[in-house]
Amino acid sequence: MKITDVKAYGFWAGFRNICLVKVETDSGFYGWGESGLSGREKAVIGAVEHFKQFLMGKDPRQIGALWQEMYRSQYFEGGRVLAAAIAAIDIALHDLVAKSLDIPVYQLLGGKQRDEIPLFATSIKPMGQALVDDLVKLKSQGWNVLRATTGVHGSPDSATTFEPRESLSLVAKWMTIARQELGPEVTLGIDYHHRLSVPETVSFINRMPSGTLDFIEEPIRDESPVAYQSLRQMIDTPFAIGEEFTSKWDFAPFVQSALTNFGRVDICNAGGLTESMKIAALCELNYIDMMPHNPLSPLCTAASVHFCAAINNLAWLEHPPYDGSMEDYDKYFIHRPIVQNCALKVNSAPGLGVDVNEDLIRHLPFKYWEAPRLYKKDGSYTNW
Ligand SMILES: O=C(O)[C@@H](O)[C@@H](O)[C@H](O)[C@H](O)CO
Repeated sequence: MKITDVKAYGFWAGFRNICLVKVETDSGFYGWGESGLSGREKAVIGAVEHFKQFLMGKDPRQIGALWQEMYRSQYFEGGRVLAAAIAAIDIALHDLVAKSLDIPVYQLLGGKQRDEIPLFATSIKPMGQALVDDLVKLKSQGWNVLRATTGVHGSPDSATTFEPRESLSLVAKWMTIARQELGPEVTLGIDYHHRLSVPETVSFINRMPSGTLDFIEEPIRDESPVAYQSLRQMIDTPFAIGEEFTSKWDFAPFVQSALTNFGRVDICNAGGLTESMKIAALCELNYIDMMPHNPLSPLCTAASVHFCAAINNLAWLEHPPYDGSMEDYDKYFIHRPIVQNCALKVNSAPGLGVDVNEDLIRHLPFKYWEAPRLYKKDGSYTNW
């Protein structure tokens, strides 16, 4: 079997561009993968074009060897753009090889360890009673792992003011009320989307009774394990870190010193299934459970389900953002995973179990999109 084409598509679908890669072969088998570098899809599409030059004619079954060649061939190894391009190709290779063997992708990863994947749900309501009501409603629907956000989402078209320190007492107040209303059984966390500094995070946690939060996701930016080390010495809330990491090397300092307690790997950014399986193994060393990031299309969700099925150290997968409301997704994706009873069933159809309507998506326009911008009151830039 030989690779005969590697195509990349970027198209606007509701609230972000979706970046998909299709790998075709002379045997007629093909596979689909997705990249997660939202907002910089053109860079990923360019990288896929480079990789195509040497992937043509190669045997797609040599997934591990092709991964090494993609990662190391340009001397300037790795990085966010290349890892995201490799991720999409690697997932597509798994899809096509599994289809050629008439087996589900999880079988290529060592088989499944569970039949369904537990999910966590997110409320994006702003801080206030509406957030608490929404979390209570989710609990009544059966969700027992819940995540809040700061509730300030901003818009890519206009600058939004965000004062990290001013957010602390407000967020702490409403998370405390949420915990009181939800009771002790529910797992409750917050994604602070790396908007705080180390001392701001300490103040935030200290303003809540102990036991309010089961995890805090990315309170600060994640380039510096030293900053996390200093935070760990001052607070004891478990950390969920890793959605921005692109490799096992990014994860390593956070795993080796047990600086993260949940591994938020994004398989569409961190080099695909090949690299993510290694990251999960690395996390297993220190009994860290995976909590994969899953904010993209049904392709990412399907691949994440196979990953979550095959690893032992799983906490929960992120609830897909498109569920229910995105009718267009039924046109673009055939047999997309559907959430049932707060979980996703592991699909045993060959490959990823999801197909793409290529005739339709090839005509969908790409839209330049920028992530929202947040500024402090003094006009200086702060993290979204
Ligand atoms: O946890 C999450 O899903 C978020 O952090 C993401 O939606 C994130 O904001 C986006 O992927 C950035 O493009």
